[in-house]
Amino acid sequence: MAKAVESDPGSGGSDVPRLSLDSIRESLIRQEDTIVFSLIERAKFPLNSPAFEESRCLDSGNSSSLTEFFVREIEILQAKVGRYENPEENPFFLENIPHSVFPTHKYPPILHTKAVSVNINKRIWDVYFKELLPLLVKPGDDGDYPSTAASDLACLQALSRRIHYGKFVAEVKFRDAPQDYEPAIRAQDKEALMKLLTFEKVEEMVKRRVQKKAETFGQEVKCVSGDEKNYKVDPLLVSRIYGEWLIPLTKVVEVEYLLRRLD
Ligand SMILES: C=C(O[C@@H]1C=C(C(=O)O)C=C[C@H]1O)C(=O)O
Repeated sequence: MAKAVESDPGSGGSDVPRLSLDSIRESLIRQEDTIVFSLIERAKFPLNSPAFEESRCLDSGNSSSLTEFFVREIEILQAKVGRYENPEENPFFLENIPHSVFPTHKYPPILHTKAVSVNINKRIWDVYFKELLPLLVKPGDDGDYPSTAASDLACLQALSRRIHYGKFVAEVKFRDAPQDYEPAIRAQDKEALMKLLTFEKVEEMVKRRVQKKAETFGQEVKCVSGDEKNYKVDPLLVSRIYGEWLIPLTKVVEVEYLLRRLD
């Protein structure tokens, strides 16, 4: 995956992180592949709503869902191998993140210390199950809830990583033009910040590119050539997912991060 942080050649090759909007955007482009493939994989299963609808946990008696229980348990395990030491990763449920039980990579301190407080995963969870999933998969229930939960987690983590990458985008935009952003940050003016950070031409290019990726990665391959092309996931839906949810939520993260940037 393209690294957002490149070592600055001017620093004699030492590992001084140089953040650039181009490298950040390169990483977002590479994340499109992961997102498109995770959506294609999830579309293998029907909705399987009993997996994520509230039910009673037989162990604890608490009301939860199979998928929520699965995600909570996986996040604890992933925290213990250092997943959340990476500033690109944000947990859905972990309040007190366990320390890694192994030595972990030391990530360069790029983001403002308040970046950890920007976490919109509750909103991502709701959007995913209530709005996105019913559009992506066929209705029905095949009972394969464990595989469905694993596939939903892959989608949720890919979407969350992409949306919270907005912290890195916001940081590099601030560093490139602090004089433009500081007045709006001091005024806590969300509208002004949203206007400053929006690049509509880039957004249009993103939507077109992910549609093409869904056409390419998701096409039904036939041995006998014919005119009709079928896709595992509707490419127009993938473009809509970016346009209606992923891009707007990424910008929400950018604004929330910038509001805290001068704290
Ligand atoms: C991510 C960026 O910020 C905004 C969000 C974008 C997106 O989510 O794809 C694209 C352009 C900007 O409006 C960026 O400038 O690259």
